Amino acid sequence: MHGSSDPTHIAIQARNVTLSLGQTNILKGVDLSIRRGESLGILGPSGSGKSSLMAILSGLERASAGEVRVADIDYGPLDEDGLARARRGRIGIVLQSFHLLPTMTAIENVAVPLELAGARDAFARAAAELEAVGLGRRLHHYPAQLSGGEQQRVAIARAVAPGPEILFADEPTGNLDGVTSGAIINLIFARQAANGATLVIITHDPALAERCSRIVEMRDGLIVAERQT
Ligand SMILES: Nc1ncnc2c1ncn2[C@@H]1O[C@H](COP(=O)(O)OP(=O)(O)OP(=O)(O)O)[C@@H](O)[C@H]1O
Repeated sequence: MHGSSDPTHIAIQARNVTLSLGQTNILKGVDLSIRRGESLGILGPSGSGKSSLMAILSGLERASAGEVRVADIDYGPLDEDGLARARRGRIGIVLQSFHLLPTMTAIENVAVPLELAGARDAFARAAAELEAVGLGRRLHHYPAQLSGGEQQRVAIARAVAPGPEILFADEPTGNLDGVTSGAIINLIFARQAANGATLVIITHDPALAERCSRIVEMRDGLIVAERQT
């Protein structure tokens, strides 16, 4: 086999993925194959299922049915602990609501997952990551003492710090002004290039979507269109 059909070139493979909560069918049979090193933008109206798909592909939530393989791991047989182990150090996730730990400072939020992934110099690396997102002067602030955009940048630093194989980001520039957003986009893509990482980004930001190598569009629980940029 060769090219994109070679399984060793595939970072993420979803086949006929469905998600139903009660009577509601949120995802209705999504097929998606993402190559290693690819950057994929996911577009679509509010409620079309973008965040739900990302939750399943990133291992935060289990599909109701269908097949999900990510970074050579079949999510099918894994329970929640198994999914958490599969994610650790290999998959970075930036969620819309940041999910920073409120009792930890910015630097602790970035350093603790690095320590869990086995890094020895976790605090020095965390400081460098926060510096890179422009938060060198906010290392010891708690999330509640930071603006929404600053919290978002901490979440981005935390996700990219372990050098994940795959980075998932839900509206990573949603709370940032144009200048900061441009800098963060550059940082994310520079990291991708340096690590050969795969990026999956939900965005309404045209500048960010155009930076991705491929864009898929969701509507009503399905992927309805795709194009190379
Ligand atoms: N826990 C839940 N219980 C019930 N319905 C849910 C749940 N989570 C999501 N949904 C529904 O699933 C649909 C898809 O939601 P999802 O958040 O995936 O959409 P989205 O495309 O990411 O939207 P947005 O752009 O507004 O973030 C929505 O109609 C939402 O109300």
